[in-house]
Amino acid sequence: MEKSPVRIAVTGAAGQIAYALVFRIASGALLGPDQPVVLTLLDLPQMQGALKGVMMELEDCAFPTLAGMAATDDPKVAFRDADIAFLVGARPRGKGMERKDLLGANAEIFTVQGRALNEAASRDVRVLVVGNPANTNAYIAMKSAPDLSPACFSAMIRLDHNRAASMLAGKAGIDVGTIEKLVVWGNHSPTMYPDYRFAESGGRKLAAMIDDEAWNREVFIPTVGKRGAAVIEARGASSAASAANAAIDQMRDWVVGSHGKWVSMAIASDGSYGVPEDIMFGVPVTAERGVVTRISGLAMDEFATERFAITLNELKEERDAVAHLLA
Ligand SMILES: NC(=O)C1=CN([C@@H]2O[C@H](COP(=O)(O)OP(=O)(O)OC[C@H]3O[C@@H](n4cnc5c(N)ncnc54)[C@H](O)[C@@H]3O)[C@@H](O)[C@H]2O)C=CC1
Ligand SMILES: O=C([O-])CC(=O)C(=O)O
Repeated sequence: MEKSPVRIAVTGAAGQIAYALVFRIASGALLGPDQPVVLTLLDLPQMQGALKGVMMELEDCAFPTLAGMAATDDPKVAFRDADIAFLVGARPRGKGMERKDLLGANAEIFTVQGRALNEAASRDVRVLVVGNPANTNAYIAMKSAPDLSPACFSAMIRLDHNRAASMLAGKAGIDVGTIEKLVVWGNHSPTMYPDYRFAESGGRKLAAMIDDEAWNREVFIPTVGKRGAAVIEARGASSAASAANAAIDQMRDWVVGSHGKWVSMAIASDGSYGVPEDIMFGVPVTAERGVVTRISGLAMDEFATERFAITLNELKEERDAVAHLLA
């Protein structure tokens, strides 16, 4: 018997990330070739014309897994019975800006959308926030949706995880797909802490294979942290295809399963690792059918403790800066 369709909402659906994302979702890259999906595409009223063009192209792909689609400018319509929501719609940064500079411009979007999710979405909805600053936007959306479990929300740190994995593979001369137990801690910002102390490839420790702590501290960590800005500098626009790819990776691992593999996800803290409850913090997890399990009890040395505190402090500051919106 044919499976019933999964309802997937994408916001910012006329934007550049969505242009790389919705075609992959519709093609089965997210949930597999035998799972029909219905797409609901949200964007601003003035973008409905462009959105119509995206839908025409989706139609022209004749994807067997695309069971239906609709466009709207109303978040409550977009999120009605949604099983999965990608919150992409937000202003991107330009050259010389940090992601947190977008907090003022974008925070309001996530209170409105959090409330709409609270009212309209499936009670088991899985919401991935991509729009920057992603961690704090996810925190705002979660806090604006008190009837949904905090476990329904995550923020995207997978692009950073993928960037770190590619860089490590190049340095160690190994295939990127063999890397296990890589972690990106904290905020999707230059303060993030990509950490390969636990990482392995084919049962061998990456730290021993690389054996270059100066490279870790002076090259690897800052390069991963500033990769988004480097892409903006090179492309004149922020990452789009790689962001869409990471969104697919994070959501697929979340709702289908990571099959025991550690992946980095920013999720609401339960107090582990000393992170105050509810802050959306990147941690290593495994996931199976929508249920995320944090890898707990990983040891912190002096340098790790220092890096961890920097990214945590930034997230505390961002949380405090949006407190008035949630009062
Ligand atoms: N978390 C991550 O790793 C990454 C996050 N991003 C962020 O993703 C966001 C989107 O990036 P792009 O697609 O490149 O931007 P874009 O400007 O091409 O598209 C954004 C779309 O969102 C729409 N939008 C704005 N306000 C909206 C609202 N209230 N409701 C629905 N739609 C709305 C705009 O009309 C536009 O079509 C940006 O904030 C960007 O910084 C980008 C790359 C990676
Ligand atoms: O850097 C940006 O503004 C876009 C982004 O989040 C990334 O590419 O990591």
